[in-house]
Amino acid sequence: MLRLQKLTKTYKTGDQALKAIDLEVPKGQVLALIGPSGAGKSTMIRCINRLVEPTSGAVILENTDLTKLGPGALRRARREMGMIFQEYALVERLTVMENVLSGRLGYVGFWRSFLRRYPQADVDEAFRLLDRVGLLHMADKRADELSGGQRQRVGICRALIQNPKLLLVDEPTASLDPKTSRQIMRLITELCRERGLAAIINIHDVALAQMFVPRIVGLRFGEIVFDGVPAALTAEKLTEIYGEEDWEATIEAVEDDEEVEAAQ
Ligand SMILES: Nc1ncnc2c1ncn2[C@@H]1O[C@H](COP(=O)(O)OP(=O)(O)OP(=O)(O)O)[C@@H](O)[C@H]1O
Repeated sequence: MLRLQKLTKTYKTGDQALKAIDLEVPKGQVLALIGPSGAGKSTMIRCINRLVEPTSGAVILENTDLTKLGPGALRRARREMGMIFQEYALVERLTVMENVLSGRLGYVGFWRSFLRRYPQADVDEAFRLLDRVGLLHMADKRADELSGGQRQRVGICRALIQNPKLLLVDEPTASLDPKTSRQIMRLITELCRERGLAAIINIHDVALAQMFVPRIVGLRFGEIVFDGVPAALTAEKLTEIYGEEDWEATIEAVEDDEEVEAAQ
């Protein structure tokens, strides 16, 4: 359903963040994008929905090349792609319900959403989603009263109420403690399965990726250097992705995590 063809991004500074990336994501597949800082993970996620403009190559979402679309058509195409951010990007002074409903902006138009007149069907769906993520009782709370994990659940609902086919997820657990991180990854992957959604999850925590996601893509210096199942991610492969120095810390994290899980 998504195909990247020779996707390249060179920033004005001359940084070549993506070097002719080819990648195919079938319908309903969830994959994790791993790699060291600066490998190009965020750039890749953002080039897909053109928050960052690709320099060359194609982003084909269900037979449409998104790089060729004008502003109106791009806005419509973006409805198909829900985005979940590291920093949640909630509007602090709005309620949980209003934040979730803001995910319908691409459908209901600016004024209707500004006046907070959403169709009843959208409100019903927002309640259903909040119930699914365990936040029904928080619907009227202001966003700034929530914990990090609760905020991310609202972020997930806001992306899903768009009714997307693809989720683009950028470091969803970076600001969360280990236990909450696992809960959020479990929730995202379960929801994808329930809804037949494809997802690309940029995640720096290899252990979490291995625990929850069936396909892992490793980026290094803007190139794909690994693409396979979690079990194929051997010490050699991790060294290839991360370099000699820092993957050992990653392996330790996996072992620590298993111990924690076992102790619980
Ligand atoms: N707005 C920008 N302008 C110029 N260069 C940028 C910009 N954003 C990213 N880069 C560069 O592009 C490369 C890839 O960055 P990117 O943020 O995509 O990597 P990443 O793998 O997501 O890293 P991290 O895990 O640290 O977020 C880096 O060399 C970075 O310095």
